[in-house]
Amino acid sequence: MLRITNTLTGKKEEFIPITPGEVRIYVCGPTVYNFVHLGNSRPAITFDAFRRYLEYRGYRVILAQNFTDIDDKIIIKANEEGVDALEIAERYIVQYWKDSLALGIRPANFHPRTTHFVDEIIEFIQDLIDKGFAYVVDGDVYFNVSEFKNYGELSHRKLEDMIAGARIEPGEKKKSPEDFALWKAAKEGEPFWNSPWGPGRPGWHIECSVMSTCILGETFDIHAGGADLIFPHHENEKAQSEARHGKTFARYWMHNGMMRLAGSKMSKSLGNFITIKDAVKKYGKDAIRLFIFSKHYRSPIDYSEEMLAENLRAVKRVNAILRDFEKSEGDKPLFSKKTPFVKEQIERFIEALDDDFNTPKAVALMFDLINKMGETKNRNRKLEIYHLIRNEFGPVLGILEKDEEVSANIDGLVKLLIEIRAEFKKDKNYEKADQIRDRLNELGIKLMDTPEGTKYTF
Ligand SMILES: Nc1ncnc2c1ncn2[C@@H]1O[C@H](COP(=O)(O)OP(=O)(O)OP(=O)(O)O)[C@@H](O)[C@H]1O
Ligand SMILES: [Zn+2]
Repeated sequence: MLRITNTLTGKKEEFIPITPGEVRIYVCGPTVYNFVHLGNSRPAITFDAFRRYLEYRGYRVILAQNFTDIDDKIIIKANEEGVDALEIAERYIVQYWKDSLALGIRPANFHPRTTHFVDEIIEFIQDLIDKGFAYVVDGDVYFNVSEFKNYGELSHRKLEDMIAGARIEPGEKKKSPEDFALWKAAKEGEPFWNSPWGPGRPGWHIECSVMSTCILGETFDIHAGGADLIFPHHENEKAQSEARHGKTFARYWMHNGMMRLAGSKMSKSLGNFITIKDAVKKYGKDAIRLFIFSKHYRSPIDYSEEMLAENLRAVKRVNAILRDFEKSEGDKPLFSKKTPFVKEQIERFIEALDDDFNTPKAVALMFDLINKMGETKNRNRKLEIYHLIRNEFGPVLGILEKDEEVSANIDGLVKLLIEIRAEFKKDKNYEKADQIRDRLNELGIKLMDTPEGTKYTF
């Protein structure tokens, strides 16, 4: 029985989908005004693996993740560079795809963009106005929080406390400090769309309510994202959607804890971030994924170069064991899921992940098995473990998968470059020989000249 912690109730609950066998999930995606960072990769990797796990458990998963492609931060960046806001968004969406591919994140079924849903957003806001939940002031539209009785239910806050803590920013024309913008009238030089309230653009929260309900329905199974989004973003999404449709918006809310760097949330706006590009170059996707899975998704995780380096060493060690086995035994199809040993391991894996997606426990099981594989002399047991890691558990977490063809090609190419380098050295062209060594080194492939010839590691 799959159980997940639902932020709405604060409890670990049995997961029961609306439609048997099918799970509809919405994950808040990035605001595209800069490179995505390792902190952003936490929800991406976590919910990618969670989706794979649901599929492993037999569900058909429908996953939507948005791109916020219009926002104050995008407009500021565009003005700094003197380019169109959409050009900024486009640039970082392309970068997002490169990074996700490098991290082994499967594309969602839907990747909606805010600017493609402006008509639907206007329609949604108009309906909120008609139903008495929103009001217009000089071309801005605000959600009237006091009209929605369950406001604060998700973030477990009281409206009185929120009113005391909130303030009206200069330029905002809302009636009450806790109200929030659904539509912002365009200021001089800002991109805008025409609307019944004049030229303007959507506020921050409305887009997710619109895209999620348009794609997944007025009520769907799981809404996910980082815990930093619980308030105000998710609280507001929930209020808008439930006010409009008069029914539950998302049944389960899952939130990942923050990745911290030097004690603070890793964040684009604070500037304390490591880009995915740099991290992948240094540690590779499996070490990063393992690092993320090493902590329960709800707990905070501290960025640690030592931990990433340790995970990289572990990945290399495990891959070496698996590759050695492939070479010596071949990938023989003698695997049966019905043997008591294999059945027991699968049960343990499911037990760990069924328990609020406990990846540290699942990963520990995988490493236990690898150690057993090294210790045992039993060929059949080795084969069973080999298959459990490579073909059963690895693909669920998106790690340690077999990429034989690619690595065989890389082996061949590195050997070819070593031969060419040896010829340069023979001709005393040390400059070119060093160039080959240095370029390979930059790619993470280290050459070592030994009395037995040149060896390499990567
Ligand atoms: N440090 C972090 N750890 C874990 N998840 C994060 C972290 N920072 C952002 N996220 C998550 O990444 C996703 C994309 O968020 P977003 O684009 O707003 O990034 P951000 O870096 O927080 O931006 P900003 O710096 O402007 O707040 C969201 O689900 C968000 O909760
Ligand atoms: Zn959102």
